[in-house]
Order: sequence, then structure tokens, then C-alpha cells
Amino acid sequence: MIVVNNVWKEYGDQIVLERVSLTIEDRAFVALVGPSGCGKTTFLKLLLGEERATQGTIVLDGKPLAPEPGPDRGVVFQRYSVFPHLTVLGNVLLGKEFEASRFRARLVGAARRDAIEEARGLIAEVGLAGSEDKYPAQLSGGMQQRLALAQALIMQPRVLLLDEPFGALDPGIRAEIHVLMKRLWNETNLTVVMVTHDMREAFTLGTRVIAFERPRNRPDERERYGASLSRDIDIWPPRRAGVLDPDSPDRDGPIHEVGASRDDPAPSPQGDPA
Ligand SMILES: Nc1ncnc2c1ncn2[C@@H]1O[C@H](COP(=O)(O)OP(=O)(O)OP(=O)(O)O)[C@@H](O)[C@H]1O
Repeated sequence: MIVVNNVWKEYGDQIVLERVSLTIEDRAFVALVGPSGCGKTTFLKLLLGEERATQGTIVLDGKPLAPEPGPDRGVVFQRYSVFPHLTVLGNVLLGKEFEASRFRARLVGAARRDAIEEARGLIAEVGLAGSEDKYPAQLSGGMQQRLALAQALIMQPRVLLLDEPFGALDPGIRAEIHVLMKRLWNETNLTVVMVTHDMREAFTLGTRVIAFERPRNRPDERERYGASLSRDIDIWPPRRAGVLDPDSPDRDGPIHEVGASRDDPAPSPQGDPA
């Protein structure tokens, strides 16, 4: 679905990425790891359309990637994905408002009512029901990242790009949001590419873990050689969107209520229908 063919990215004299080729299948969850500064965010920006490749091509669904970000690609960063001066509801509605009126960013009448209903549904789905009128500063870090996910998902993107979205969260909150992330990926038609520094997170969420590395990394070589793919690991047994692995049910489960406290008892492994 996404085909990256011999992509290079240079900034001035510095080669950041070189010879990057990979194919990402529909509904994959690719976790991208690698040393700091090796070009992971740059690669995500190329997929987003925020940067152009110096050489090479990126094809999405058989067509060259649009040269600017579009509604087919959503993005969540580690911080600052949401707008501080808008409420939770305002943040989630924003994409719809821009879609309706690019310059005024406003919806009216029935279209507005429908969009509000949809936004409220999504806010509840990410566990933020009741916080619709709060501002981001009134939310915890984990709640802000849930909001950022809802904000990205309202446009029903085909591809969700995540740049260390959970990196600033403490481990307990991160585990909760992993459950949410898995559920969203399982239940929507998303292909996900996520940059992370956390190998455990990569293997918990990914269907595939890809490492970028600079093959030559001496200080004098650092700018002349870019990073390329050094590892490409398929998770075993394969993890597939929407399919709970019957052989190792705990690996992808238990999927319990979003927003439920960490202290809540987990459902029984025998498969309590609730
Ligand atoms: N707009 C830019 N102009 C010039 N150089 C840039 C630009 N963006 C990134 N770089 C350089 O590209 C290299 C890769 O940066 P990038 O942020 O992609 O790395 P990363 O692997 O995501 O790092 P980290 O894991 O620390 O976030 C760095 O040396 C950085 O200085």
C-alpha cells in the first residue's frame, strides 16, 4: 500500500537517509526504531508530505504521494499535537471545520450537529467522555495524547503517523494507552507507522519492527553517509489487525474498557463474553 523506493533525503551537504526502500502492507503497524538523530522523524515527515525526498519515490495506494499533508494521513507527535486555546470538543472538530470551510474553519446547521455527534462519539471512544469542554492544560499528559489520537482519527485517515506519541508518559499510563492504541488499530481501517525509542513498545504494538541505522558512523563520516534500513523484523506469531491470536491470547489482550482504571481486574483469560 505504501511503496518507498530508493529514497534519499539530504539537507544541504548532510545526507540523512539513503537507499531507503520498503513496502508497507495495508493495515500493518510498523514500529520504527533506531539511534537518536538517524532520521526517523525525517522519514515520517516524508510520509506525511511535510518534506520532499531528494531522490526516490513514495507511492501511496498506487499514486505518488501528494506533496503536502492531506486528510488521508493523520499525525500525532510526542507533544503539541493539540491546540491549547481550543476545548477538547473544539480540537476534535477542527479537521471537519477546515474540511467544510478552509478559510473560516466553521461548520453550520445540520452538518455542524452531525460533526459534533461524531466528535463526541470519538471522544468517548478514547476515554474522554465528560471532558468535552475542558482545555488541554486541564488534562493530564495521557489524556492529551488520547485527545491527539481522536483529533487525528476524526478525518478517518488511511495512514496514521505517530512520532513517539507515548514517549513522555509514565509507564502505567503508557500501558493504558497501548490498550487503546491496539483497539483503535484493530477496529479502524488504519495503517500505522510509529517512531519509538522503546523496544518493548515496538514489540507490544507492531506487526513489524524496522530499524534505521547509519552504516558508517565515525564523526567525520556522519554527514556523508545517511541511515538506511538495517533490520526488518516481522513479529512472530504474526499479529493481524482485527484478529486476536488464538494460540497466544494474552499477547494481544485482554482488551478491556478504555479509560478503565489500571487497578480494575482484567477479564478472565478464558474469554469472558463481557
Ligand atoms: N529541517 C532540517 N534542516 C536541516 N537538518 C535537519 C532538518 N531536520 C532534521 N535535520 C537533521 O537530520 C538528522 C536526522 O534528524 P531526525 O529528527 O529525523 O532524527 P531522529 O532519528 O528522529 O532523532 P531522535 O530519535 O533524536 O528524535 C539530524 O542530524 C537533524 O539535525
